[in-house]
Amino acid sequence: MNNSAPVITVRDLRMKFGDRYVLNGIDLEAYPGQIIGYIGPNGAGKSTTVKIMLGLVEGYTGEVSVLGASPSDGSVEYKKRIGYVPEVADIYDTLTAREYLTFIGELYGVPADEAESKAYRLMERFGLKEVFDVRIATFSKGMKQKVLLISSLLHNPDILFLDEPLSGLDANSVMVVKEVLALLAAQGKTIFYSSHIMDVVEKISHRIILLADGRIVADGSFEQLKGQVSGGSLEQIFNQLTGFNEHQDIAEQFVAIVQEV
Ligand SMILES: Nc1ncnc2c1ncn2[C@@H]1O[C@H](COP(=O)(O)OP(=O)(O)OP(=O)(O)O)[C@@H](O)[C@H]1O
Repeated sequence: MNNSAPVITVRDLRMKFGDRYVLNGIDLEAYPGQIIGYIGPNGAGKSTTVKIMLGLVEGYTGEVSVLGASPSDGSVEYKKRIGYVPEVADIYDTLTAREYLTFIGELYGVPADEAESKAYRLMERFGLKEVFDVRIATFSKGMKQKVLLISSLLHNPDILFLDEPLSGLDANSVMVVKEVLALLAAQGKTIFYSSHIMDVVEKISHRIILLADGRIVADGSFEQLKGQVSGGSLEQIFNQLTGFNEHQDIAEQFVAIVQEV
């Protein structure tokens, strides 16, 4: 399937919170240059898997290897080669963009002056150079999202984990970011792209992994997934593979309740 060695290997990954298993045996390998659309219903276990690979969630069983390191060993070096954009970020918004990005760059081992210069130039490309010295607290949602994207890339990581990375971005910025991801993948970076926006996932992913109830229920290119079911779009494939065909009923019940007063 791919000539290079995998950058991520996951074997029989299981995780339980309390008595409940949220991951029921995940197996996957990810290779350089792949954009992997990592999708699934709310609560399927996407964030949990990613957080395990990032070393942020412990207590799993099975084998996880990221860039040759095992998160459960307490390895930290491999983390310098990873970028992460969480869905909800605790961004230090009392800081200015300059302060925040320089700080994050340094955390990843980039010298302060390099991080600052790079951050400024990246902010400039996103149309944000005028607010480099403005506190992030005053930024719009899309502006904050751009800062997060920049912060995940300052150290030129080999693997990127992105959770709804286009959230809040305007149509022009979306085009830029999609192109940036394609170029990074073409350079051999591996991108794990979690999103609920199916048409974007369908277009940008080389490979799509669909998780449901803590299990992988599909793994392949969009064309391969289309061959498995009778759906034309990724949204339809998602609905079929997760056994969901009640949207009309649910919507009608929902509106009926709204109309009760
Ligand atoms: N720290 C935790 N303690 C207890 N349960 C948790 C914890 N983190 C996640 N869970 C549970 O694990 C399940 C999977 O959650 P996870 O956040 O991985 O889902 P997800 O696929 O990322 O969902 P979404 O699409 O809504 O972001 C959910 O049922 C969630 O309630």
